Amino acid sequence: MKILYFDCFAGASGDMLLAALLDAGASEEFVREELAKLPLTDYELQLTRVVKKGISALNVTVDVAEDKQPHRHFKDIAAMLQNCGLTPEVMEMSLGIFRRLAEAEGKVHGKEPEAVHFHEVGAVDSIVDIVGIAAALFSLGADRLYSSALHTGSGFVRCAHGELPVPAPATLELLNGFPAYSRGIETELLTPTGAAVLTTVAEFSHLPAMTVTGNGYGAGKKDLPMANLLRVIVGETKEKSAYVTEKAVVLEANIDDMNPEFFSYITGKLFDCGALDVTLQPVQMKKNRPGTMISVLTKAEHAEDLAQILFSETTTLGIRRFKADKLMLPRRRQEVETEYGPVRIKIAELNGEIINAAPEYEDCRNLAEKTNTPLKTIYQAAQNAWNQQIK
Ligand SMILES: O=C([S-])c1cc(C(=O)S)c[n+]([C@@H]2O[C@H](COP(=O)(O)O)[C@@H](O)[C@H]2O)c1
Ligand code: NI
Repeated sequence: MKILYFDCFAGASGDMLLAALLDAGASEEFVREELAKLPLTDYELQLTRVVKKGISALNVTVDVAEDKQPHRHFKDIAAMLQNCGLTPEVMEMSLGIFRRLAEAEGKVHGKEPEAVHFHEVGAVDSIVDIVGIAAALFSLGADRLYSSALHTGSGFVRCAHGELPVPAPATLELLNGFPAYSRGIETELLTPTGAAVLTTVAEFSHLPAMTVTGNGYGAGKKDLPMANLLRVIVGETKEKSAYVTEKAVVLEANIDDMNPEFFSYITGKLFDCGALDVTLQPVQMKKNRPGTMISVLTKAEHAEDLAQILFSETTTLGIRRFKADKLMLPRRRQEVETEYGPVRIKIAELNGEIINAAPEYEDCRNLAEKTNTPLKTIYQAAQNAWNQQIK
């Protein structure tokens, strides 16, 4: 299993993270190809080598032509990311990071995330950093991402709003639930973009046990009493990744006062707007009322939209929202030939061994309709064909 560890002893910013990942072996060509898909002009991504306290590191600078950039709200940036043809994994990770950033900025400024305005130059810088980081992570193909606790810095920082305390309010909002510290160095070490990336993609821990196979250093812009660097440590463990882990969000509500006929319509709408799964369970609620618990599994970037649907379409007054890890067995499909036609078999593996193989229901159903044969006969024929094949 391949591991990446972000060692953030001098904090983290978008530029430092991208530089460290490239220095650790991410493909610059792939990163530039993904960035070229964005409809952004008048910026340049520059990579230079610098030395910080005697350590050679990569320095990333996004040069933006200040006067040529339109104003961008989060909803414009989200639409841009979704519609420019990015590799799906890069798009989903970038959108998830940007959404967290917009939610944090929105909370600080008292606005809805969609309405958060990213200042012109900052918007391009953040988009390039975030999409570049997602592309670099995709190219490195690590199974698990970890980060050290985050060094924030202290004092004050000057920005568009005037002088703000460090950690900046958006950074502090992003740090909710994550380990952070300051050693009294009076400067901003952790930026909102750096915090958004790490708190979205990484688990926080000390360096996990692994065989170290590489490293990379990304430079910060300021000169500090210590080396202003972010270090990525690459490693391998013998353990094979038994399953794929994805971050997900669960939304839940208990409903006891709605016409049950509505559930089918609402479930369809939730699936159309990004639900990965919707389940309904009978529950016994307070005052001895029978009710229904609706539970929606989704990716973080769709959670707000789906919560809106639950509020507007059901009678619930509240929603429980949890972050969840979705563990999935690696799966693949293989076609078998039956006397009725071809059927795909869905195969799940654990540690390289097949532990589940089931005929694809839709294929069986189509053949049952086409050949006017009982569904159970087709299903059995597909199972027999698969058993023959693995013998
Ligand atoms: O301009 C805005 S809206 C702004 C808000 C905040 C808050 O914390 S609120 C902070 N900042 C500062 O801007 C720079 C750039 O941060 P990046 O993450 O885009 O690199 C940084 O110094 C923030 O503290 C700006
Ligand atoms: Ni602002």
